Amino acid sequence: MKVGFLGPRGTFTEMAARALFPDKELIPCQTIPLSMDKVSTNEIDLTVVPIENTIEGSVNLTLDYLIHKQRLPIIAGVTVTIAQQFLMHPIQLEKGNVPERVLSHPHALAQCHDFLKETYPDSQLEYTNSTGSAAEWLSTNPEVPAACIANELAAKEYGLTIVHKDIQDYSSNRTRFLVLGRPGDTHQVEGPYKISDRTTLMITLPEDYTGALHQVLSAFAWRKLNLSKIESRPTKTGLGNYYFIIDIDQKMDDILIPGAISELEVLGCKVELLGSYTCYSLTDLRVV
Ligand SMILES: O=C(O)C(=O)C[C@]1(C(=O)O)C=C[C@@H](O)C=C1
Repeated sequence: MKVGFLGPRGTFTEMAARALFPDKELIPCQTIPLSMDKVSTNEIDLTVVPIENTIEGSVNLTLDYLIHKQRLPIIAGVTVTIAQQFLMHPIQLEKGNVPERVLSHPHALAQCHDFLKETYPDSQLEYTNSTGSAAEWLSTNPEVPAACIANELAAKEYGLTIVHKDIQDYSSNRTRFLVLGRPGDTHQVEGPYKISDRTTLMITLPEDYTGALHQVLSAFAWRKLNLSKIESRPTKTGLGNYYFIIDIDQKMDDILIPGAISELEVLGCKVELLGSYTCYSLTDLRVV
């Protein structure tokens, strides 16, 4: 079985993929959308994508591509502790150079905003496709006075030195990743520590009428279905038009969730199931 991840080697997505699939072939993909396309064209069987971060919120690229372009079923989730490191090439350190540029994934730069403002206020921030690709770039450009933000795995992989350790602005920094597969395929995913079950629904309201969202939420509330996340994303059809992505804290059952879906459909909502799956964590702390 081949499992895709946002590459190159040394990304947080690779850490998530390794935790869930320690003995499978892991395939680095250049971007998140490309990894999803490769599942649908059968080049790989599953892909692991970031979906939500405690500091930065939803990963909109993943969510929007999943909704609009590549509707792959969610088959598992995994939460990873994110510890960001400030890395430089040993040659730059020997020369005693101060980094003029700091490269990383936009989420990683945002997670270290306070640190960068206080420690390197004059450095230019540059976005890369992933933290791993920033580290890879640094390793192949040792003559450039630059630094990157990435994890310890990337420091080892690309021979870089950790200059500042654990620089994220909040120590509770975590990212939740999803495993996406192909419709109809059944893959058993087992993670290190199980933390919860989830069902993710995408709901389109019939039109913008008073109390519409309240009616949607009450279909879950009176059935005592606990919701762990509500997210709205633009339908991209006009200003003010949004989908709601709702995570219910349990797997699909025979009565309660189907009952809520039927009630919403009677109200004129369109309800689509994005997945019903188990969420894992890399640590035995109950982090969600
Ligand atoms: O760049 C990486 O290492 C990734 O795996 C991507 C990503 C993200 O999309 O948010 C994942 C976890 C961290 O929050 C930072 C970056």
